[in-house]
Amino acid sequence: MTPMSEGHLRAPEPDEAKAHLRAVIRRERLQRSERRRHEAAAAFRDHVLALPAVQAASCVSVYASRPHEPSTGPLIEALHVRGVRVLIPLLGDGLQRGWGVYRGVDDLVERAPGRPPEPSGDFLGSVTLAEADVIVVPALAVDTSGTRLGQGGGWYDRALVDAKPDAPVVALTFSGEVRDAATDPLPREPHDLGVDMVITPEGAFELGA
Ligand SMILES: Nc1nc2c(c(=O)[nH]1)N(C=O)[C@@H](CNc1ccc(C(=O)N[C@@H](CCC(=O)O)C(=O)O)cc1)CN2
Ligand SMILES: Nc1ncnc2c1ncn2[C@@H]1O[C@H](COP(=O)(O)OP(=O)(O)OP(=O)(O)O)[C@@H](O)[C@H]1O
Repeated sequence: MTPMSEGHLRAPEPDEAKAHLRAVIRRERLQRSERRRHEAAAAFRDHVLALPAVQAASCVSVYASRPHEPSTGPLIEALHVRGVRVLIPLLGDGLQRGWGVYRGVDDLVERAPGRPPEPSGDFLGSVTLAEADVIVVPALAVDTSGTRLGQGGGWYDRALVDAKPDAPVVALTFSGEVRDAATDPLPREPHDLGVDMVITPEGAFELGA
């Protein structure tokens, strides 16, 4: 056997490394109790609402969380009560990217098992994201350089192309999911778009250079 042969010792490709990390983090997320997820949801709400960019915003895009993701229900409702227009991802045929306007908690419905909840109103096209002053995205992990690990569909990497250039992109993660880019960088591929900030239950942290 030579070291250069069939390479079972080679470094994993970024997509393989991502798949492994996703499996580990999803498993960890399943351990978190309902009570802790509930407490985290209130903290996410409070930290996001305190951001100056959010205080000045008239339109904010927020994902509608699935059960083990950082919970956005209280945040979405609080923005709505403030009179902020909230844009929520809508998946069209073939996971086509679009947006719906939040109209109240009863209007957010899971259309199929495992799918994120969606509002019932009109399907607004992908360019609608340009109306958002702040964009809150899901992440399984981020690193301090702003690299984001998502669910692996590439949905947000494609959607964010339509964002207003100066709209901050804010990821929500649990506390142990922020990594030091100097010692523990996330795998990054050329299409990966960075995020500007991460909110954990502990607070808000600026990312990037
Ligand atoms: N809450 C939330 N919304 C989001 C994202 C996300 O990560 N979280 N996305 C981030 O990119 C985009 C789309 N994400 C999707 C997530 C799952 C499926 C999906 O097809 N799920 C499977 C069930 C999987 C399961 O059981 O866990 C299915 O419907 O068959 C599609 C899109 C936009 N909206
Ligand atoms: N802008 C893009 N154009 C073409 N393909 C892309 C683009 N962004 C991502 N993809 C493809 O989508 C797949 C998943 O990408 P990636 O692993 O970066 O997803 P993710 O950012 O973790 O997921 P998500 O944004 O859905 O949470 C990859 O196969 C990638 O090649």
